[in-house]
Amino acid sequence: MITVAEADALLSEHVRALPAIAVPLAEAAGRVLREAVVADRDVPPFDRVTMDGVALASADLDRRRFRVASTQAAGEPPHTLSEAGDCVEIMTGAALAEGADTVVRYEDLVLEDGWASLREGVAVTPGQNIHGRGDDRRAGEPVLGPGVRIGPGHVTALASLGAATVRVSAVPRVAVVTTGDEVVAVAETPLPHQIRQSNGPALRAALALHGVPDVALAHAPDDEARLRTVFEGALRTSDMLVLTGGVSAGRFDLVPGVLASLGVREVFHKVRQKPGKPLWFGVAEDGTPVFGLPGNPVSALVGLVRYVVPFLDAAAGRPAPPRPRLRLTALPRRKNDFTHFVPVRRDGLDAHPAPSNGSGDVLSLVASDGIAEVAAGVQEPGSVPFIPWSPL
Ligand SMILES: Nc1nc2c(c(=O)[nH]1)N[C@H]1C(S)=C(S)[C@@H](COP(=O)(O)OP(=O)(O)OC[C@H]3O[C@@H](n4cnc5c(N)ncnc54)[C@H](O)[C@@H]3O)O[C@H]1N2
Ligand code: MOO
Repeated sequence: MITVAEADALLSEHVRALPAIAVPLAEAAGRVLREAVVADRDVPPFDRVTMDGVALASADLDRRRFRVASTQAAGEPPHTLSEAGDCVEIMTGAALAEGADTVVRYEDLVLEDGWASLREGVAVTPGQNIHGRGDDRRAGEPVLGPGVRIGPGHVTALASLGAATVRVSAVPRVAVVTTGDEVVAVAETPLPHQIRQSNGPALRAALALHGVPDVALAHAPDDEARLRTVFEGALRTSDMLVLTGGVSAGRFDLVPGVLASLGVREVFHKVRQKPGKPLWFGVAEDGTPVFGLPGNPVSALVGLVRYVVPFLDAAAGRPAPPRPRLRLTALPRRKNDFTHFVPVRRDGLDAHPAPSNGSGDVLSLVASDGIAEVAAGVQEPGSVPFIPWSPL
């Protein structure tokens, strides 16, 4: 049985970069950027007025009363101060009037009969209330690099720089196939000895939150022929397969054998970890990766966030995000030579183990925000990496 670190290393050998494609900016959120983006012009592109008020020349500040020569809205070409002692009434977002070098906001003025007077005690400094041209970036300077997962803040920058289309990683076609005779669809009424499907919906939800919105879901009973048909179809139409169940020692744990019969080569089976020891990984003849996650719902979700998500990130060209370290407040009972993934409730910098009756306790997950990774041999509670169920 291999260690968690060995599993990580084997997985990284089988990552294939996803193609980069161009998408409209409106479809870019949540995707991984694959290009460097530079400022197409100075940002801001002009000396931008930041307060509604009047623009004037600080050289004229020996006086406190200015003639309002014109009114300039945002979006107009800059007006010009032609006479000493003039000011331009000007709005936030306007390009500073020519000849002006400072802006006094309305609150510091009395505006009357075409004149603006500074209120008693108001001091004006040159350059105030102006966001200078190029203060944020000069034309040609870098703004974003490849590997960023695009969020609303990145869209603000991309839109400002005129990136109507952006190069991003293609989203892989992922098929999730759950297995098991005892499992019925969520909307069905289970017989007393049956359970409802939860791995399919849970893995689809986790993948959607991690940048793969349209996962194909299928289910197959523990029957070689049926498993084979469903796996074969999924392999034909997907870039990655995530299977659950049927990978441990039971008489009806048929998944590894069926995959082998389809030419999917086993890379590893079983990792020194709890939960999720029976984790299986292999690659099809065309290189398609196949994860066989254990069927227990906690093990399946742990396997997804701990192994499948980083694998997808690497394929998309996104560096592994740093894992925050939290203080695990108690250490559950464990096998010492195994890595333990402990579902925890995050509370500031603390992680409290969620009460659980094991990896089949489907309802325990509601009391956790993610998992703490406790390395083999750890003796005391303390600082451990935290992996959230949903991206932070
Ligand atoms: N003799 C041994 N038995 C088991 C071992 C072992 O090493 N030796 N490993 C145990 C561990 S650890 C786990 S985890 C499970 C994993 O088994 P499988 O991957 O073969 O999964 P199944 O047996 O098919 O199912 C396990 C459990 O999960 C439920 N399940 C399965 N699919 C779903 C689904 N889609 N939605 C909800 N729940 C699901 C299933 O009903 C079982 O209760 O094996 C141990 N046994
Ligand atoms: O993965 Mo198994 O959950 O250790 O029971």
